[in-house]
Amino acid sequence: MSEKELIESGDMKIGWVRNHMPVLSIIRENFERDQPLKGHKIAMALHVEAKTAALVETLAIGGAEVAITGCNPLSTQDDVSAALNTRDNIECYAKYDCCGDEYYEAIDKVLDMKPDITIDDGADLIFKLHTERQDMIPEILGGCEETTTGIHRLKAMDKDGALKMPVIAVNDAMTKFLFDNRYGTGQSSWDGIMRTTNLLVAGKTVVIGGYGWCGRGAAMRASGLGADVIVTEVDPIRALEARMDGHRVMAMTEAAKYGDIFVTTTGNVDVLTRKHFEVMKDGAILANSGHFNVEINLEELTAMADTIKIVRNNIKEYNVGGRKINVLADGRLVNLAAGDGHPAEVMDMSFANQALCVKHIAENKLEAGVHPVPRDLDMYVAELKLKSMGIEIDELESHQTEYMEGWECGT
Ligand SMILES: NC(=O)c1ccc[n+]([C@@H]2O[C@H](COP(=O)([O-])OP(=O)(O)OC[C@H]3O[C@@H](n4cnc5c(N)ncnc54)[C@H](O)[C@@H]3O)[C@@H](O)[C@H]2O)c1
Ligand SMILES: N[C@@H](CCSC[C@H]1O[C@@H](n2cnc3c(=O)[nH]cnc32)[C@H](O)[C@@H]1O)C(=O)O
Repeated sequence: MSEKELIESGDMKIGWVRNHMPVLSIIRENFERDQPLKGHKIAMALHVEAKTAALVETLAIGGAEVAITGCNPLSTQDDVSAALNTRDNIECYAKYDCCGDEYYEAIDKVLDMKPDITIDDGADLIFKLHTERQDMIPEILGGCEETTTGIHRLKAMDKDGALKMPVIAVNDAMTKFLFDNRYGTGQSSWDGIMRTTNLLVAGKTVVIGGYGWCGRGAAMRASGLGADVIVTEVDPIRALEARMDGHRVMAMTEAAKYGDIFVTTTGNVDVLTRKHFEVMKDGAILANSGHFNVEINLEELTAMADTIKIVRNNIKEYNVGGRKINVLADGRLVNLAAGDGHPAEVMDMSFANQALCVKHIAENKLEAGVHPVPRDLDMYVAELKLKSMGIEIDELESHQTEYMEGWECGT
């Protein structure tokens, strides 16, 4: 594609999702009018695709200068990146399939703008700031973190006394994880798997690693598509929930024998390793929708394989003693590396939270540490979303509030 065609394609994708992100659109109008981010510099490392572009535009329209790169080497869409680079006050350094060095060089370029606010998905920017570019930290008002794993990393840093700046845990807003992680990952993981393999889900045995918010979404949708679902867990309560939601639950060493399709969603390392690959069926398909590319141990699978070949775009076949084990998107997030990511209506809420939290950071002095999304922002996003869907709900009458708050009127 020529540069002009790339830009046109990116613009078209951004235009489409913008029309399906009503909450972000309202925030964009307010930002354009009030200019709450005027004078601020925002460094971002997020999945560079169309919904993210809609967020970047919102921040720039609100007065900020924005520099962005990817947070995963395979999730960048180059047409969107090209379109973003045509906008005023926006620089985009993300490139699809960049190597490790290029990925971190781009993180450095984004930080070279000397931001006062950061937005991360997986904490790569903050990690870089705290390891190699500490001199910049005093100028930083705060950061936002998009995902569960990033927040785990930040909380671990905070516990060790290593986190030197405030960060808002955007993932932990109810209007984020209850929808994005569950319904977003539920739908987009299967979208990625189905479009990549062009195979049927009905009648297959699907193994979901982890029954957190992502896992329950992926399991729910696999069930709806007609699969027999097995869940693996390490948390007894979540394992019980999975069982009572109707799924079979067992250890991965057992589940590995039955699975036709595996989807890891744990945020942990080594969910699928040598001992699992050894007992898998011929033709098994492995996908990750959780954390970076470490949930499936590809080093061990590579060491076990007699041959490795690409058998379809985004599918690598590992031949292990005559059995074919197929890995999608090199074990990177299947919904983003082999798909278009979450649906726009879901990212609408996640990115509305991001935009409002950036404004909150710009307007308030926060202490170093991990902060929750203010409850009123979370509720505001829910209210706007309901309104955009044309849904009205009841309001408590005063005597109902009194009843709920009192203790004297029992049975
Ligand atoms: N693909 C996406 O677009 C997307 C969206 C949101 C979050 N994420 C990522 O997905 C991961 C999960 O997020 P979440 O919000 O569901 O987290 P969560 O904490 O709600 O759930 C993770 C679950 O995995 C379980 N677990 C941990 N180690 C395990 C193991 N070895 N075997 C089996 N189960 C194990 C935990 O007990 C927990 O129940 C994170 O890395 C997050 O960053 C991806
Ligand atoms: N950066 C890491 C961490 C996981 S990303 C998981 C996050 O991606 C976000 N996400 C999912 N789909 C999209 C999308 O289409 N656009 C932008 N972000 C998305 C989602 O909010 C979730 O919290 C990695 O690449 O492996």
